[in-house]
Amino acid sequence: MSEASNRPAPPEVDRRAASQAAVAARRARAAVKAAIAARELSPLTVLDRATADPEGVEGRLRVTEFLLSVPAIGTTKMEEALKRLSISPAKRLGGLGRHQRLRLRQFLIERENRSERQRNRLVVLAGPTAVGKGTVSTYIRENYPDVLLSVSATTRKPRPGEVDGVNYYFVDDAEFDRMIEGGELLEYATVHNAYRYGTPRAPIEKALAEGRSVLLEIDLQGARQVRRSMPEARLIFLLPPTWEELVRRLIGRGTEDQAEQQRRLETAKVELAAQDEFDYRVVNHDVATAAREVVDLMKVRAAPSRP
Ligand SMILES: Nc1ncnc2c1ncn2[C@@H]1O[C@H](COP(=O)(O)OP(=O)(O)OP(=O)(O)O)[C@@H](O)[C@H]1O
Ligand SMILES: Nc1nc2c(ncn2[C@@H]2O[C@H](COP(=O)(O)O)[C@@H](O)[C@H]2O)c(=O)[nH]1
Repeated sequence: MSEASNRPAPPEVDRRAASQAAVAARRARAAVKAAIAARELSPLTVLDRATADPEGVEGRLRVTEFLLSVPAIGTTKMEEALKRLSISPAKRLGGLGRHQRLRLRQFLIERENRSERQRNRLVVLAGPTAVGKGTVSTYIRENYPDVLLSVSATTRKPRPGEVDGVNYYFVDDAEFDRMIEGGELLEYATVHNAYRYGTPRAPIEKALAEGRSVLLEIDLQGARQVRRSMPEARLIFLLPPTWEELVRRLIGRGTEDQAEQQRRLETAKVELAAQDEFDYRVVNHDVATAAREVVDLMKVRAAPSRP
């Protein structure tokens, strides 16, 4: 018989206290992992805490669960990383050797630098007709100067008040064809079965190279094309508070005749059904709030408030 089984069972209160402590420790570790996943806590801070206190909450985290809580690290990446860093999956953060810890640290720093460079630079704002994409985008252009609002080319005619080069580049079909053939468009589509719209590539590439954030206000087909060609882009779907409000906004805008309104509402149903393809959804109850939510997702600074 083993020595352990000879020992008298611990009193009931001790067992209960031990099990309560285990539950509390598990909860504390889960909270740390959730904070890393929500980007509220840097993985580097967690690693530093584990080093300072190997028996503390962070030190007791298994290296596998730690890595899996880092955004964009899944099982495959985690396993590859551990192999590359020569760290056993059985290890806890507090039990890493000095060299293992330094290698893990370097790995996390490189990841952070990489995601910093790529962070939320290209953002697509899509949504059904008349939800307020144009209104919200204009608000962002006027209040958040760090964001470049892409100006699309279109074959539709200008509405009263629209300015060439500001709202759109208004071009004819031949010019639009030329832009496609010249590879000048990042994406393009025929929208509402009517006119063609496309995003000029050059200004976007220039802005991204300069480290500026870029906002594209385009339709669902265009959003899908951007997702394919630039998977790092963040896709936001703007929603109306209700379907009735969407219809009210479309009719209230008064820029389309009844047939065109009908056509746009048909497209709207298709677009609403695709909202789950997007990374985020923002409800446009109020323009300033919706704009702030969009820029929060881009992480850019606001313009200094005007006197
Ligand atoms: N939060 C809001 N509350 C009330 N009205 C709004 C709001 N946002 C936009 N609107 C109004 O709704 C109408 C449609 O807005 P807008 O033209 O910006 O829509 P859109 O999504 O760009 O449409 P489309 O895709 O057809 O170009 C406009 O009259 C605008 O003033
Ligand atoms: N795929 C693209 N869609 C675009 C682009 N620019 C605008 N749009 C979308 O077209 C509709 C209609 O716009 P409107 O100004 O005629 O009301 C709207 O949904 C826009 O988002 C583009 O470059 N590519």
